[in-house]
Amino acid sequence: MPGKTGVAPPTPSTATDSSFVLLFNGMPGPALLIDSQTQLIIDANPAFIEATQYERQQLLGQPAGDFPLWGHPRRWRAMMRSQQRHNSLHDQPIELLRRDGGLLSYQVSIVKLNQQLLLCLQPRSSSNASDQALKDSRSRLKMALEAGQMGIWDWQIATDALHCSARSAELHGFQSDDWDGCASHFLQHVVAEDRQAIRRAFIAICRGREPRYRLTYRVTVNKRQRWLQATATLHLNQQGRPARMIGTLVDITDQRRNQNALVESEAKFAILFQNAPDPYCLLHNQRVIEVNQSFARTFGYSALDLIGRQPEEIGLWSSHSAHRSLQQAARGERELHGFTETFSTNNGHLLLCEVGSTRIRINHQQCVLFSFRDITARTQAESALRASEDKFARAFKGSPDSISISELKTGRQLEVNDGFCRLTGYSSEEAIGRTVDELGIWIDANERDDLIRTMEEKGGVYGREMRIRTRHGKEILVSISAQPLTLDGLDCMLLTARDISEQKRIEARVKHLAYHDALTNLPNRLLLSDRLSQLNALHQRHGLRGALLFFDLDHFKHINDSLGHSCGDAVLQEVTRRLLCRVRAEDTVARLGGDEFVVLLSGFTSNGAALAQEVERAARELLDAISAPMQIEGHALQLSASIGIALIPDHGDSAEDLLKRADIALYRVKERGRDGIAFFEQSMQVAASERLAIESELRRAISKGQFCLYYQPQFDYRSQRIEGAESLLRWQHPERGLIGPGAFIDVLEQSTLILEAGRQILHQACAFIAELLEAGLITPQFSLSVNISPRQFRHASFVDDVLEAIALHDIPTRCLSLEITEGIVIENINDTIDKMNLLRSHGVHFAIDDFGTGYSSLSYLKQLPVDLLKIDQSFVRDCPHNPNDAEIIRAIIAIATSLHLGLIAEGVETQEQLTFLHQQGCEQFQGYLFGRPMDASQLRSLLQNPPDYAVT
Ligand SMILES: Nc1nc2c(ncn2[C@@H]2O[C@@H]3COP(=O)(O)O[C@H]4[C@@H](O)[C@H](n5cnc6c(=O)[nH]c(N)nc65)O[C@@H]4COP(=O)(O)O[C@H]3[C@H]2O)c(=O)[nH]1
Repeated sequence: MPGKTGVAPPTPSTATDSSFVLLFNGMPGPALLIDSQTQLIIDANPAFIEATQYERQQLLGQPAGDFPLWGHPRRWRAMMRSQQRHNSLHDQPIELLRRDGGLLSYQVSIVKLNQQLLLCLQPRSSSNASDQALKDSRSRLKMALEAGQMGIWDWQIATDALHCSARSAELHGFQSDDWDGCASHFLQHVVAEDRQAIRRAFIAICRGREPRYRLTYRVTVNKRQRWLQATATLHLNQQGRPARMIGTLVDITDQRRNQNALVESEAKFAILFQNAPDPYCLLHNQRVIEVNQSFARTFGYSALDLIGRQPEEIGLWSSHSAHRSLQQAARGERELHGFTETFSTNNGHLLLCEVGSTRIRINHQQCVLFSFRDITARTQAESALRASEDKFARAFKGSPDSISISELKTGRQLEVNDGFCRLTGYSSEEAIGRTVDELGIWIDANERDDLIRTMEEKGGVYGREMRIRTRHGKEILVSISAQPLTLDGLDCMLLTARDISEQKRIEARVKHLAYHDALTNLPNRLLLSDRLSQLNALHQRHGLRGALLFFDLDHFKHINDSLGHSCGDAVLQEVTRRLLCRVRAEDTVARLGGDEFVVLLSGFTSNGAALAQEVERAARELLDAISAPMQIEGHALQLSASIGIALIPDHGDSAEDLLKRADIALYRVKERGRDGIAFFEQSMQVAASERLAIESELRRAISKGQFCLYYQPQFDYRSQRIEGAESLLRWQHPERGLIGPGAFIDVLEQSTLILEAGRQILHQACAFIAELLEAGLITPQFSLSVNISPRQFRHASFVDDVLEAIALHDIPTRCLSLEITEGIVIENINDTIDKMNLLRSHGVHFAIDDFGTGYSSLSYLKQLPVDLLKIDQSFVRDCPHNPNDAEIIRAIIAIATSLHLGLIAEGVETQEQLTFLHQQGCEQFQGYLFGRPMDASQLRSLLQNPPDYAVT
């Protein structure tokens, strides 16, 4: 066929092109294919084999000129040279030399096919014989062509007459058998654009540019497009002009499709391979021929490290138990699917991969494609998910709270835990599958909708309080949390509920306790403040007044200490009851702690003196109520109380101010001997401020060590010597000089400062004893007495403090004598005796100071481990002249004698006093007569050079 497409005809590098092979082998005459450069034989067709009687294998690769094939090798060479000049030769006579030496005459035509030459031989014979032979040969050719579904065509260029075989005609969409007509008509079904290409190819072949012609074009027959491939050889006339073209036609539609698909799929494969997210590795002969980028990245190799090497050499799977399977796959003996194994990367990381292998043909080579999928993270995530699901399941099952999962839309319960069953009373069988409406758990169905709305808006609901109804109709207050959940694509709600009835009750109780006193259930200081604020607002609006009464039960501590705490508590409850009975509903009775009560009276319309009178009357009524006899736990008791009063708003409006002022007034009542009332006055504030100022100065004095001890000698008449001394506290004030204890001892005692000061005093006294002993100024019989304050004595660490001071200064314990007052003893006799006994067991002596001024009860004195009584100086002062004092002294001396106690008289200033006391039986004396309180150095000198007292 004339013409040519833009596509270069495929070159049969070997005779493998299917259509060419068919034609070549089916040709009736001998044909030979040789290399145009080397003239080596590429192929010989069966007719050639038959004619020459050589085996095909004997011919292939042999030099066509030198192999004994030609009767006249010289003519062969000339013919080849001519062919090179003209590109093709036609109908040249040639003798073919058979293997057995016989000569066969042929005409040869030589056609150049790119790098090859096709030699077609036709026997030379007589014309009849040759016509018959031609006929036979044509019919054989036709059969061969038809067997190959191939058509032939013959085109007379000059006349445009075209003869086509039936197959050619059919391929071009004509029905008849053989087809005769003009070529342009025959091409009518060719796609227009390809018709142009056929024309251009024809021009090229006629101009000698293309000796052989092969082109592919499309015809549209019955709306179906087919691909046809035409081959042709140009025949020249005597003048060497193009005269005729003979060729074949074959339908290559399927082949083309496959080719396209193959090209397409190979291109696709390459793209896919390189860009695949999973690692791919291509093996041929068990060696890596390609890896993709993902493989290099995942396993940490470059492609160059891998290509040409075996996976074992790289160490990719050499250490595996699954080694055999992977090798078999690499050899292509089996394919892997979903095979899971751990692989080591270049830097030693282990990756869990899912491996697949498949046999694949690429570029006619059998390869094995390995694909890897790193499932390390996925596996970890899966196991984490499993663990978390497991945890969820366990939490769900084991939670003490109620947990349920319900379908969001319908409220149908999908899952409930034991906590749900406990809370609601429904069994899981009863609950699952039923809607919340059917169960009737929600008291208000709208609440569920509201919960869902909030959950959707905020992503969850936490700690919402609501009431639910149990199976038995009981309503419970619960705290609910809700979260959205998707189960198998279904929108659900995970609901946690906790019964908070008990918690609420406790909260209310805690709240109540925060504002109330646990023992009496009265408002505490906090609620009192609150009430006071409300009261103030009310008073201001209505121009009213009020009063804050600060109560302190007198000597309540004695009740607690002597009758026990339960009795003390009962007394406080009784006092509460009595106060509540006496006040109006709008008044407040509060307890601040201990024995301190506050009564808040409100709604007075009077002011000035009239108000004070009204308040005083109310206060006295309350005092009377308290002082009425009471029977507690079998004890008949009668209390008294002290009341400090602050008026509202005259003395302040805040709880803090009013309490402070009422407390100042209360202090005044106590100063006056308790059991009374006092209104706050500004002058009290001044005194209280002074007290505060002294307190802070004393605090400073303690920290700066401004306290020192003076010592007053104690004279023993029998030995006529100083046998002891009393230590007396002094404050070495930086500005005011030396200050005696009378100015500050009460303030120290009332604050806790006495505790620290007391410890310092004990240490100073013990240190002084040690010093005097060391200096040989005293013997272990010498006694130094130290005053102990009640608060100090009561403190839990008192005994330890004393023993610590003794141990620290390493003094004989009997050198230390502790002076306590009758007041200490009476406060809590049992505690006093215990402490005294303990210290006494270590050798510490005790003296009762100011004896005779207090209770002076023989009954308690008998129980006390006391060594010495000190006759108070108030009796000594006038004893020679005042018969009462003289009598008291005689009584004290009698008590001491009968109880075998030591006796010392203090405040002895005159010889007369001394004589009297001695006559009565007193042997020890302390007073100005023997020496005033003196500092340590003075006492040292006194002991060094004792004066001759010459007392008689
Ligand atoms: N008019 C007169 N007075 C004499 C005479 N002989 C001694 N005095 C004074 O009488 C007081 C005796 O001490 P007290 O009865 O224990 O009474 C003491 C004692 O209760 C307390 N006190 C002194 N030192 C301490 C101490 O270290 N601790 C404690 N808790 N209280 C102490 O202070 C009170 C007063 O002590 P001081 O002012 O030192 O007063 C001392 C002393 O200076 C005398 O012949 N005539």
